[in-house]
Amino acid sequence: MKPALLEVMRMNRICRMVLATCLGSFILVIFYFQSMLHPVMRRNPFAVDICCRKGSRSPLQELYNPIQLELSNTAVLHQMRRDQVTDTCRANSAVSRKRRVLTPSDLKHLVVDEDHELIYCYVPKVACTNWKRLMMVLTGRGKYSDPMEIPANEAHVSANLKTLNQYSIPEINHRLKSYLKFLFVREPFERLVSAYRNKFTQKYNTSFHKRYGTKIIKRQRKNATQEALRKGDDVKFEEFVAYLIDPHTQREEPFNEHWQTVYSLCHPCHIHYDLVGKYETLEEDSNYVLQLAGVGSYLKFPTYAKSTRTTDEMTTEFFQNISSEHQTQLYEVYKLDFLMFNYSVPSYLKLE
Ligand SMILES: Nc1ncnc2c1ncn2[C@@H]1O[C@H](COP(=O)(O)OS(=O)(=O)O)[C@@H](OP(=O)(O)O)[C@H]1O
Repeated sequence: MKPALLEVMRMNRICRMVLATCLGSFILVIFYFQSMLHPVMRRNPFAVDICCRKGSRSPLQELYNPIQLELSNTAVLHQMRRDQVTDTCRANSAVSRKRRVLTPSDLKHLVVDEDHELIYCYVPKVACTNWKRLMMVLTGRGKYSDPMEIPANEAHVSANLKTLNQYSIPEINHRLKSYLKFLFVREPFERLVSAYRNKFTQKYNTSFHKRYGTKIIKRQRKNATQEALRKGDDVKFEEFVAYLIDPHTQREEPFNEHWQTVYSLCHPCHIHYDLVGKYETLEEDSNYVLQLAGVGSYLKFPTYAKSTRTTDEMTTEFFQNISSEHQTQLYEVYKLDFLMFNYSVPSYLKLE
């Protein structure tokens, strides 16, 4: 071949390579600008799926008319849990329905997810931090994909989630009728010990020490030191129990949400919960809710490896030093939660 022809072919190849490089860069630039216009989609590859329910079936339909056999077996278990709540409400109507009607301010614990038609009543000390994180993912329209990327304190900022009390009365009624309403419960005394350990035995929880610890020590401890009265940071479990059963306490103000009864926080005798999740089967029940909401294949409840969790054995130990008179009175305070959510009287209790 002539050298001139070879030179032409070489130039031709270089031109094609330059053209291909330019075209490739151009396409990249287009993708870059597109992703700038839709930053949310770029951050979260699941954005479209997590954003909005795509199937025609709502979570309520999935729960009450399951198509998959595996879901129908679980549905039977949840029907039994709902029946237990209904029967307890009926049998204890004098106490459980002390309030005839609810006002919007009673709905502050009900977190709403409009996109997936869910309402979650959060109960502190029942992994509500993780559930609030999930609700932020579900309602975030792609802002988050991994619940654990949300710091715990952010999950508790009330402005980050919408609650049912923020809607008008017709909007509240519509949502109560057509959304899947759920809550998570825990054995009441284990929940109480979890609250005590977290709020009164951790040095960093100074706001609780000041707000409640000082009051508890003042009322329950004879010969308290000036330092204990000032700091309120060494409340004993016996003193905490004495404070809870003291009739003055609830006359003065409602219990703090961390030890308030579930029936006072979520009003299960007024609001018909479709699903009662249990702490004892937390991950299984949570993932079932996510499955009903149509996001179960890519969103899971965060798993947990904390070894210091409050256990039944630990709870038994805490109750060793409580007199049977106080145990009996404390059981009366939490009795409806025990009955409603089918927790038996703990074997370590010495009731009078
Ligand atoms: N995935 C998972 N599995 C098992 N246990 C879990 C999980 N996530 C949270 N937890 C336990 O839930 C307790 C904290 O609950 P909350 O987040 O509701 O607490 S708070 O109200 O925000 O203070 C706290 O219980 P205790 O450790 O017994 O206090 C956590 O250990």
